[in-house]
This record gives sequence, structure tokens and C-alpha cells, in this order.
Amino acid sequence: MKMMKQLLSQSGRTVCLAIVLSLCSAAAGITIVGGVNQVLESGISDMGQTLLYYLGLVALLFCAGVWSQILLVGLGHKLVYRLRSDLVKRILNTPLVKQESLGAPALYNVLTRDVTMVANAIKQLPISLYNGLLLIVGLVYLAWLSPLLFGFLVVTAGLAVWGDMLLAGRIKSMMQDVRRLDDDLFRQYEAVVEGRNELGLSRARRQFQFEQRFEPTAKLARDTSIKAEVLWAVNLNWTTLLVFILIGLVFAAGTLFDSVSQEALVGYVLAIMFLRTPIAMILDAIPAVIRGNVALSAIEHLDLGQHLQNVVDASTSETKLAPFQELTLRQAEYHYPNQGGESGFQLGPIDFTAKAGELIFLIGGNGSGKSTLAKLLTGLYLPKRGEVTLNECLLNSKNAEQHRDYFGAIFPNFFLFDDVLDEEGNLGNPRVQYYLKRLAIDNKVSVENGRLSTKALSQGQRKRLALLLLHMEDCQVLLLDEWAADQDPLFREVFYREILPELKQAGKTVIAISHDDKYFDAADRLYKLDQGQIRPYVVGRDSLFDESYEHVTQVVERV
Ligand SMILES: Nc1ncnc2c1ncn2[C@@H]1O[C@H](COP(=O)(O)OP(=O)(O)OP(=O)(O)O)[C@@H](O)[C@H]1O
Repeated sequence: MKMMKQLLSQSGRTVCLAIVLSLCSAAAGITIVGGVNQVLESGISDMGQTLLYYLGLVALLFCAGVWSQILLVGLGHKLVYRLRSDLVKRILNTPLVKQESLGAPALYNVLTRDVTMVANAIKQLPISLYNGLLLIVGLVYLAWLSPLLFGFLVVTAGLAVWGDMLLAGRIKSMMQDVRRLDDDLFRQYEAVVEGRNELGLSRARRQFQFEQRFEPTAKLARDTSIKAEVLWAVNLNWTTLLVFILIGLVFAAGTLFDSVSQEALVGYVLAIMFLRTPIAMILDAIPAVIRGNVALSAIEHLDLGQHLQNVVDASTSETKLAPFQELTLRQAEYHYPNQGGESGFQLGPIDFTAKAGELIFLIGGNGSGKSTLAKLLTGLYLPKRGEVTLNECLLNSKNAEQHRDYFGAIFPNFFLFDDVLDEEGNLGNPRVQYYLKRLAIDNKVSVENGRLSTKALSQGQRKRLALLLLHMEDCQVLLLDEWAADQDPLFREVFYREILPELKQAGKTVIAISHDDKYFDAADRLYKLDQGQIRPYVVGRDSLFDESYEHVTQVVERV
């Protein structure tokens, strides 16, 4: 609720005006009811004046009501917009390591389901506020009409509200269970969508995934939701019934107590009947409000980065980057958190230097820590111990964004964007056509108005496009994580013998993670990672294999 209060406080004036207008409209409605009661009791003395009075009240009821609804509908949509953009900003400002630990399904769940739930709850805002105020004004009228009957009404209705609140608490905990199940469901959706090839080919896995993984969670979510909503529907009917019970009780009290006038009795019946609809509408909105509340606390409890005013650091975005000179790691360490009793992977301590214009290869076996080191070099991860400096500037959480500005990277799980940007971050780049040809994909993709015409390409072609997008942005240091792994032999030759030297010639610093020993001679320097430790690698002198690869070495020797 903290976030919603903050958002609402930013629109304080609109909320106040909407409340005043709703009050006027509600007061007009109750005055009409009171007037009808009076007319029933004492007849009409001046027809013209009564009609005028009546029309004035109807006009006030309508105009103030519509105006307040317009304000509240606009406010509701503004709140949803702000919630969405704050959420996306917070995700963009969340460090990679935190995003990785949350996982994509949790983030998608928040961005889609939770935001929709909050939006649905906010949609109830205008109607609930109006009806709530109508109810309050109605209760004030009833208290004025007969304090004795009002006391009676308060006790009976109070008991009903207390029951409603208990039930609402029970429903909230059920909906929290459903919310937890939804996180699991989103993981199942991810498996269904991302694992489409594997699931398409394996009947057993498809059946297991559906019957053992998806279905039990979906069924439990279904059953819990049904239980919660049926409980509330029964409550809704019971509350409607309560209105009639109240009317009966009011009559009974009226006959018991002589002090209650006939006028007050009729007034009570009329007002209670009039207030039936607002009561039902408020009760109807409660499940959506509870769901929105559960979703909002899920959003707030997601451990995301702090919301910043801008998605880029305004203090550094305008300043032009100084030319890259040197990147240095001194006894730098990074370690992943322990998971399920297993201790997390430890990288380092590492000493490493890359100078401007160098072409450096990082090699090493699977899981030796190459990608982790790449993330440490680029500032996506911050060192847990030791130092990372760029142009002698020590990397820390405050200047990480500026550090990252020097780098462009293609990781194995890269995302291919639709838009071609230039070095200033503007859409489109006049050099793009030349490089489409250079990367031999001009027959497959074109760029119109800065957008790629298609992304339906092979993995190797997609990687060439990713390299093209990176090159257009003109980063000073390029980090290519096994970029050539998906290229055909011919283009691999082009990459190592032409593209990398051209990049070097253009003054770029390139750090490439590679398994292609055939091209190790293309590098200025080579480093080998072995179980998180780094050392220089000399072609012809050092072995490609680690101690942990002993049995593999024997296989190779046999071959
Ligand atoms: N997000 C993560 N959370 C926890 N542990 C991780 C994470 N990413 C990688 N690891 C662990 O860190 C170790 C090194 O992983 P890394 O991806 O750096 O290896 P790599 O040398 O790039 O391997 P490959 O050649 O297979 O790509 C692995 O043992 C892996 O289990």
C-alpha cells in the first residue's frame, strides 16, 4: 500500500475535488429520497417550486457524479501508468545479479499479472468511492431521522461488517496462496514456450511437463480461486438478504418503540432500499480490491532496485566518455551465493590488464568462469573483493553505469533488439547497409527507418546481426563471448582473420572468449581460466586441458 499511498499523495488535489463532487452528488441523492419521504407524509404545497427544486437536485446529482467519475477514471489510469513505468524503471535499475536471482518468470509475473490485478482494483476506485460516500451520507441522514433506529441499525450492520471483514481476511490469505502458485505457473509457461522444440519431440517429457508439473499447480490455483470467490458470492447474497432483515427489524423496532414516528419508519425503508445498490456494489468490488492488494504487496516485496527518476544516470549521460586506455583487475574476486547446500562458484583472485587497441582471447573449459569474468570486466557484476579500475577509476556501485558505457557485449544468451542505433543512441545509422553486406546478411535482412526487417534468422545470422548492432553503437571495448561458436567455417575465418583485425585497426579493444584454438595466433594475448583462476596462456607451451579434464585428455590421446 506504501506505493499506492505515495502515488495517491501526488494527486492529492484531484482526489479531494473528486471526494467533494461525490459528496455533493450523494447528498443530492439522499435529499431527493428525504424529499420523497416528506411528500408522502405531507403532500405538495407548491408544485412549481417543488418541481424546480427536484430538477435542480437531479441535475446536481448527475453533473457532480459524472464530473467526479471523470476525475477518478483519469486518476485511475494515471496511477496504472505510473505503476507500470515505475516498475519498468525499477527493473532497469536493478543490478544484473539480483535480476538473475529473481529469474525471468517472477519478473514477467509481476509485469503482466500483478499490474493487471492492480489495474482492475484501481478501476473499482471511482465507483467504490462514490458509493462509499453515498453510504456515509445515507447513514448521516438515517441518524438524523431517528437516532434510536440508527443505534439499532448500527449494531446489526456492525455485526455484518465484522463478519465481512473476517471473511475478507480469509479470502486474502487464499488469494496470497493463488499468487504464490502463479509464480510457479509462470515457470511452467516458460518451460512450455522456451522448451517448444524439446517438448515437440519428446512425448514422455510433454506428458510429464503437462501432467506432473503444470496441471497440479493449475488445478490447485483453480480450486483455491473458486473457494475464495464462492465464499464471497455467498456472502454477497447473505448481505443482500441482510438488507431485508434490516427492514424487518426496523419495522419491529418501530412498533416496539412509540417514540419512532411513522415518517421515520417510511424514511428508513426508503433509504435502506436506496442504499441497497451502493452496498452491493461496494461488496462486489471487494474481491478485486483484495486481489489488487495482494498483487501490490507482491510488487513491493520483489527485491528490485530503487526507482530512479531516469533510466540513465543524468549526471553522466551528457558527458562524453574519455578515450579508453586501460582496464585493470587487481586481486579481484567474485563469488555466486551458495545454493541448496552447494557452495557457489568462486572466481579469482584475478590480476588482469587490457590496454587500448588490444585483442585478447579468454579461453578455458566449460564452467571455468569465462562468462563470469566477462560480467566482472564489463561492470555488470561488482567485485566482492579486490579492485576493478578503468582508466585508473575504481569501479563501484555509484560509477558502474559510466564504467559499463565503455563496453558492448554479446553473451551466449544475447537478446537481438529490433532497432539500429547510432553512437549517440539515435535511431538509424547510415553505415548499416555496408556492414549488412560485410557480414553477408544483406540478402536476408534490410533496415527500414532504423528497424530490422526481420529477426526470423538462423542462430549464426542472428549473432552477425547482434555484432552489427553493437558495432553501430561504436563502443570502445567489445566483449564477445563465444561469438564464433555458431558461425560456419568460412565465416569463422572471416571473423578471426578479417573482422577482428579490422576492429583492432579501428582502435577498438576486443576481449573475445573463444574455443577456436586454430585461431589463437590472431590474439595479442591469451589468458586461460581454470576453475576460477586465470593465467597467461602461451600457444605451443601450455596445455589446453585442465587437470579436471584428465579423462578427456586420455580420450584425446587415444584418438
Ligand atoms: N547466475 C549464476 N548463479 C550461480 N552460479 C552461476 C551463475 N552463472 C554461472 N554460475 C556458475 O559459475 C560457474 C562458471 O560459470 P561461467 O558461465 O562463468 O563459465 P564459462 O567458463 O563461461 O562456461 P562455458 O564455457 O560453459 O560458457 C559455473 O560453475 C556455474 O555453475
